[in-house]
Amino acid sequence: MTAVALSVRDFEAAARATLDPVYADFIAGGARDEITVRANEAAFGELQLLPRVLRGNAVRSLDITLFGGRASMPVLLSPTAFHKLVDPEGEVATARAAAAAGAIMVVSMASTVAVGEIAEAARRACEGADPPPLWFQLYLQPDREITEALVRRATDAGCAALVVTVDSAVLGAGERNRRNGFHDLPPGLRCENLVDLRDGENGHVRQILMSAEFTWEHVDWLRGITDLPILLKGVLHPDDARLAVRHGVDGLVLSNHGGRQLDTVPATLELLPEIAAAVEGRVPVVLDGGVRRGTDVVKALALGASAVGIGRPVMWALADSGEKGVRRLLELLREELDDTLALCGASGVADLTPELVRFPSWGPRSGRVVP
Ligand SMILES: Cc1cc2nc3c(=O)[nH]c(=O)nc-3n(C[C@H](O)[C@H](O)[C@H](O)COP(=O)(O)O)c2cc1C
Ligand SMILES: CC(C)CC(=O)C(=O)O
Repeated sequence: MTAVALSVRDFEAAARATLDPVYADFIAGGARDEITVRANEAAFGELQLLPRVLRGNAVRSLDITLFGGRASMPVLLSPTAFHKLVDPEGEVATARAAAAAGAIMVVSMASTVAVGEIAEAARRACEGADPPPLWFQLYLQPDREITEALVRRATDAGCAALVVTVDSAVLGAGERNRRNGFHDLPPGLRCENLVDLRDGENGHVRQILMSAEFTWEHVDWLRGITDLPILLKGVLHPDDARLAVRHGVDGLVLSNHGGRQLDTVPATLELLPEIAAAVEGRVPVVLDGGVRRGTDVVKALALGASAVGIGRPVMWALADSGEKGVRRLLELLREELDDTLALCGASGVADLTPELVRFPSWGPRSGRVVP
């Protein structure tokens, strides 16, 4: 670490000082013109906070409970692939830092450490105390036996929920990766969750098949083979959010994949009021995309999210200074979040309601839904 990071964004500059630019591009990049990448962050800047005062909230809590599992902050680590690309310990370092912070980590199906080993590292980091929940992210696979095997691996590892990414009928067009010729993991690194599956390849990225063949019937099938809560990640249309609830899904991750799949879709924050209205509180909604500040977290929660996820910041912090970096990142967010709650007159996440935010230019004529 070159200097002590004072904000989430500091980690990117610090990481870039030493990271292979090809990997930095892989992390930073998005699909096509990266319009959605920029929109995600910009939307938080547009929304304003309108605080309450003299509320007497000297004692504050950032705790949340999701599917019966407790976490000490409403910020979870969104699934990101290939942590060993940027740190020799990879997901083990990330999991230790998340466990120490009491934050939920979503393990990517494309992790470079097996999910069981990640779970073990998290347990050990908590020294006997209950670690925060670990969730597992899954791309449905055309071969159902492969999907089943992955669900079994996640379940055996003690994962508390499955996050099924549904925005990837094809792999997003990351032009930076194409320009850099980055298609494979370097020698020695594998997608460890895919090792020794029926199709014989041993942990090659190629094994993760993106397919446009999936339908709601596959979600029903998944519902039938597991008792774990299922969240769909990447539902953007309110009609799909309603369908998801009808198909018995337990939660949504409102995500545009950090702008890495379909470019020019709206910022997730902008969609949040419509999605929250569509699900009518029947299932929790976790938002990710562009969250960089405690104020961003408060805005998303005020508009109806139960929690938020962070993707790139975790990769930058890990690349900069490993487990220590991710710990510091989560501490910074916790401090900012607590500070923002105090300044908004709130004592906890339950106090974060739509009255706390204002849309300066998002009037009815803009077509945006104002809560
Ligand atoms: C390097 C990188 C790898 C990612 N890998 C996955 C993945 O394996 N599965 C997935 O569902 N989403 C993946 N995502 C998307 C994140 O889960 C998340 O939706 C996104 O990064 C949130 O936006 P943010 O980076 O602005 O916080 C990845 C994102 C990045 C930047
Ligand atoms: C294709 C996956 C392996 C990673 C991913 O989802 C991403 O890089 O956005």
